[in-house]
Amino acid sequence: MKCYPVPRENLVLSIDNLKDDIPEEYLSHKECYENVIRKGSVLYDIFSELSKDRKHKAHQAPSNAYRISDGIMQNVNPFLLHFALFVPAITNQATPEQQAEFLKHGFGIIGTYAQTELGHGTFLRGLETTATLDLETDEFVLNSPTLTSYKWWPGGLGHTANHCVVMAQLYVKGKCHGPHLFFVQIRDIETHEPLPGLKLGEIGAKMGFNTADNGFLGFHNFRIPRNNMLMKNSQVLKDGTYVESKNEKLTYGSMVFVRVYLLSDMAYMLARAATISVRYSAVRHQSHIKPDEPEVQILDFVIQQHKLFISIATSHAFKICGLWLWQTYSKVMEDIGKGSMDRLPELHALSCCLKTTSTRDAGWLIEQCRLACGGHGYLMSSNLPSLYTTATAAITYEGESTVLLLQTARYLIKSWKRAMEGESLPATVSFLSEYFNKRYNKWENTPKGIVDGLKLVVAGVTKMCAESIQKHVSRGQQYEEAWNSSSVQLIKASEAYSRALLCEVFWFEVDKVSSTLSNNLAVVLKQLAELYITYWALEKRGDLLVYTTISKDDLDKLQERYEELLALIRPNAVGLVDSFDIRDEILCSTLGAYDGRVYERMMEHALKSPLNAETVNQSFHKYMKPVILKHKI
Ligand SMILES: CCCCCCCCCC/C=C\CCCCCCCC(=O)SCCNC(=O)CCNC(=O)[C@H](O)C(C)(C)COP(=O)(O)OP(=O)(O)OC[C@H]1O[C@@H](n2cnc3c(N)ncnc32)[C@H](O)[C@@H]1OP(=O)(O)O
Ligand SMILES: Cc1cc2nc3c(=O)[nH]c(=O)nc-3n(C[C@H](O)[C@H](O)[C@H](O)COP(=O)(O)OP(=O)(O)OC[C@H]3O[C@@H](n4cnc5c(N)ncnc54)[C@H](O)[C@@H]3O)c2cc1C
Repeated sequence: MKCYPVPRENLVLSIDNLKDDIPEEYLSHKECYENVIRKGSVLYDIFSELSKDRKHKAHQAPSNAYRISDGIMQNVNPFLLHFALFVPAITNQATPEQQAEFLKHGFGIIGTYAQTELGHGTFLRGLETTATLDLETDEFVLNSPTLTSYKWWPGGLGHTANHCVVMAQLYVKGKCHGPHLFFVQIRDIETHEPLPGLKLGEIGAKMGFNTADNGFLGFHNFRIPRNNMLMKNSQVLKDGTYVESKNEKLTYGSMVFVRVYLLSDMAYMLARAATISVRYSAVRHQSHIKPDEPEVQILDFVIQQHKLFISIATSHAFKICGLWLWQTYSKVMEDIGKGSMDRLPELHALSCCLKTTSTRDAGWLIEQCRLACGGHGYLMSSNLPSLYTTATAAITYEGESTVLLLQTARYLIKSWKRAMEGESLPATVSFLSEYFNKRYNKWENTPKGIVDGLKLVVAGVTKMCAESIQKHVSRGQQYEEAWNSSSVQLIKASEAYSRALLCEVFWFEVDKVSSTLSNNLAVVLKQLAELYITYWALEKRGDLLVYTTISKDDLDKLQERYEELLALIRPNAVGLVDSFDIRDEILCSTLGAYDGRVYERMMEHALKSPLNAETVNQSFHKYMKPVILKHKI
């Protein structure tokens, strides 16, 4: 086995057979997949060696370690689900003995997480795949009773994975105990052929994520040992006794891990888009500001700064909040390990709204970065289109955004009711209890004043939702109907809550560490945090006018301060994106390369198009010429 030393960017990126002769966008769907497996296997080998001396940790803090793959596999790593969900699901939901058994082959097996079905993605209690205990043989029999019960979407399922963790309805002695997780081998380790009783394949081309190998899987009387049910939280004994979980929500734990992780993931996606668009805006000269002076860098247009600097600030906001959320996650997981699940609802609510806001913001901000680069941003060689399609997939996967915001709203309404009954609340929602005391406080045009104002908006909208639900109930609707009738406002409450959290955590974390930083760094970071908070105060001025004592004059002053901040950040803009320290081989962009040779790189890339291999394409003679000659006058 060829052993690699600990991979560092320059080592991995120096491996020759990880480079592409032909840009990925010129390969077929099948060639793309084969190419990414070729490169992914080299990386998988490196990570396997690297991980041999490390136990599979249930929860590894967000790091950029797997970022190297972003440069190697510009689209998506088909092995990602193995690391993102398959291993965490086993370490999170299996007993220690099962972990030892299922993971004994280490990286000798490649897994995915098969939960979503053709007919169900959100409503997990509606999943149709069944796992029925056969007492006589001490096995579970897995079946896909309908076409809609086929697993559909799991990454790597089509042709890459040979194992998966499957979410299926557990049936014991004719009784359904709801969704549970099962460890299932789906392909022969040696031949990679699908095992008998399975129907496996790839779901077809998508708007992006096309090397993720998302697949489908159908079971027909497929048998697995009883011990293959992940039994950390609930168990099925040999005699068919079902032992309930202390908390059925623990089954959903793997999804929380990825949702928490995605905040940091989106920070990095945005850092790449900001680096590309800001560097390009410093190179691109177009039009005049003063008629009698040369064409200017488009970065000197204030409106260009307005489009782009929010992405720099947001990347830092997501990075800082991502670490804050990760610390919360780690603490809650530690508590759960000690038997306390008190903070799980809070973690679920936080991860749902922050995952949604970070993925949605990453999507529209990356698109804004692309549009700010004009036509050249529309080239695949800019890498902005791929960043967009990769980021926006996250708005849907790991919990569709609307659905997750409603989950957070459920927590806000419960917290509001507890606040109205005088109960004490966790720090992340304690502001709900202070609404009536602070509702008419004098507005302060400071970052802290804005954060306090945004919290008043959350409380005010949550109060309005609670009243709306009560109104519908009093008119005869059931609670669930009243909830549905109020869902437009409930989404607004969650969105406001998420924004207030991001502003608060960003500002106070920066403020907390600023005394430990060099003065220059502290000044710039605070400028970015203040820009972020002021940007959103101006975006949400309507809500602030309704729920706080902010005045038109205050808003005018905020607009003035915002424009001051743009001017203050302008001299550091290129330095700020350089400090993301994303090397060219990972940025993969003709517009964003460090040396600024944009036009030369664009031409070099264009000449790699297969169409440029000859001056006259054969289609002229085959198709065009006969028509031209026929109609030639
Ligand atoms: C190469 C090396 C790499 C190494 C690094 C790896 C790092 C990872 C990087 C990550 C980045 C990218 C990779 C990702 C690639 C793509 C992955 C995509 C994977 C998937 O999409 S998996 C499928 C995801 N599916 C979902 O999320 C389904 C969404 N639906 C649900 O969660 C639920 O159905 C629901 C919407 C919550 C509804 O639940 P239910 O029907 O039960 O209804 P209720 O609303 O009544 O809820 C009941 C009750 O339960 C609480 N609850 C619900 N969910 C959770 C939870 N997850 N945790 C805790 N509690 C939960 C809810 O609050 C209710 O409680 P209450 O009654 O109010 O007390
Ligand atoms: C790129 C990508 C990768 C993926 N990878 C995986 C994977 O590896 N493993 C896996 O198991 N799954 C994976 N998925 C599937 C993903 O988790 C689901 O697509 C997601 O959970 C949404 O479910 P759905 O697609 O069935 O949409 P649905 O749940 O049908 O939702 C459709 C629409 O209905 C709305 N809706 C649904 N329920 C409600 C409600 N209660 N209230 C209000 N509105 C509602 C939603 O808001 C949404 O707009 C992936 C998906 C994508 C796009």
